[in-house]
Formats: sequence, structure tokens, C-alpha cells
Amino acid sequence: MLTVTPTNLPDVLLLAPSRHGDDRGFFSESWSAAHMASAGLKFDFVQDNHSFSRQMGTVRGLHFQAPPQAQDKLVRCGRGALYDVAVDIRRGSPTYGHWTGAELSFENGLQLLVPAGFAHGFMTLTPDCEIIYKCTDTYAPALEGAVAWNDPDIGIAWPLADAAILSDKDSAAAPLSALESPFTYEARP
Ligand SMILES: Cc1cn([C@H]2C[C@H](O)[C@@H](COP(=O)(O)OP(=O)(O)O[C@H]3O[C@H](C)C(=O)[C@H](O)[C@H]3O)O2)c(=O)[nH]c1=O
Repeated sequence: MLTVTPTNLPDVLLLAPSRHGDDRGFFSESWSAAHMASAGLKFDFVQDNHSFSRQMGTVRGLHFQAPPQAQDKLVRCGRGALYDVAVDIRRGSPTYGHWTGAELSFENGLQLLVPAGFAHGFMTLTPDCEIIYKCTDTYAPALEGAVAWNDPDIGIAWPLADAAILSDKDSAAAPLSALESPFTYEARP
């Protein structure tokens, strides 16, 4: 069973696969093409990513891959907790530059569906935090792009903004205003 909840950004969805608890713990079908199809969702995932961040307050993002290898992502937290964020970077979108965020954790089992056309990033809320996410295209470093995590024009309300730990790459990312976005908004039929 899969529960799908809309967010304030159309196309970015919060998914909750059911968990079967017993005295040992729980079992969950963390991803099922059948459950996705039942919810009207079809994504051909081809790569799983798994990253580990030792320190609370670690920020990775905001990143995207440009077409022709743009990636839809289905994100979950395997250990600890994190604040996951998507930003609409589709030129012409009525929600261009708008963001949505959700706390994903081992405990809540929630997942965020971040379609291509959205920059993705997260901030860890615990030490020793693991993120696991499925992607619909393979890694293409030449097509990677980034937007500043703390762009004031986006205004993401990061939970631990004063304690952010970033890579040099992410510290140097430009604001959205400097981006020639490779994505164009197409209204759903
Ligand atoms: C993304 C990626 C990276 N790598 C290698 C490249 C580097 O040697 C090393 C670390 O890469 P990076 O610093 O780009 O990792 P993150 O900062 O976690 O980047 C990710 O952060 C946000 C949250 C994302 O949504 C993207 O998937 C991705 O951009 O892993 C690979 O081998 N394959 C990959 O798919």
C-alpha cells in the first residue's frame, strides 16, 4: 500500500509506503513499481544512490542534472533524519523559484518524489545520517548544475541554517538568478 500526499509544489509528492510491524520490528516494500502504478506514478529508475553524512547540519545541494540526462528522484532516509527540499527551476513555471521541504527519517519512513526540473538538496538533522534515493538516469557530471542552498530569493527555511556544513562546491554555488535553467515548464494536459 502506498499513500501519496501532495505538497505545496504540484508534481512534488510525499509518499508513505505501508510498514508491517511485529515484535521483531517492521517490513516495508520501500519501492514497488506496482504500488507506484496504482497511484498513477510511472518512473523508470535506473540508479540507486546512497550517501552517508557524519555530522548533523550537513547540507548537500541544491543540485540537478540537465537534459538529456535529467533525473527524477525518489528520496528516503535510511538512518537518522533529514530535511529534504525541492525547488522548481522550470522556466515559465507558475511556481518557479518556489520550494517545498519535508522531514524524512528512518522513523517516519516518508519519501519525497522530486521530478526532473526541480533542484534537490537536503540538510541532515542527526549525526550519521543516510540518504537513499532512486534516479531515472545515470550520473552525468558534465550535466550537473547547482543553485545556492541559502539563496535569499528562494528563502528555504532550513532547520539548522546557522550550523550548515557544506562542500566547497556547494559553498560556491550561484543563486538562482544567475542560472540559465535548462528546464522549461510544460503545463499538464
Ligand atoms: C551524484 C553522484 C556522485 N558521484 C561521485 C562524485 C564524487 O566523487 C562523489 C561525491 O559527489 P557529490 O559531492 O556531487 O555528492 P553530493 O553532494 O551528495 O551530490 C548529490 O547531492 C544531491 C542531494 C543530489 O540530489 C544529487 O544526487 C547529487 O548531486 O560521488 C557518483 O559517482 N555518482 C553520482 O551519481
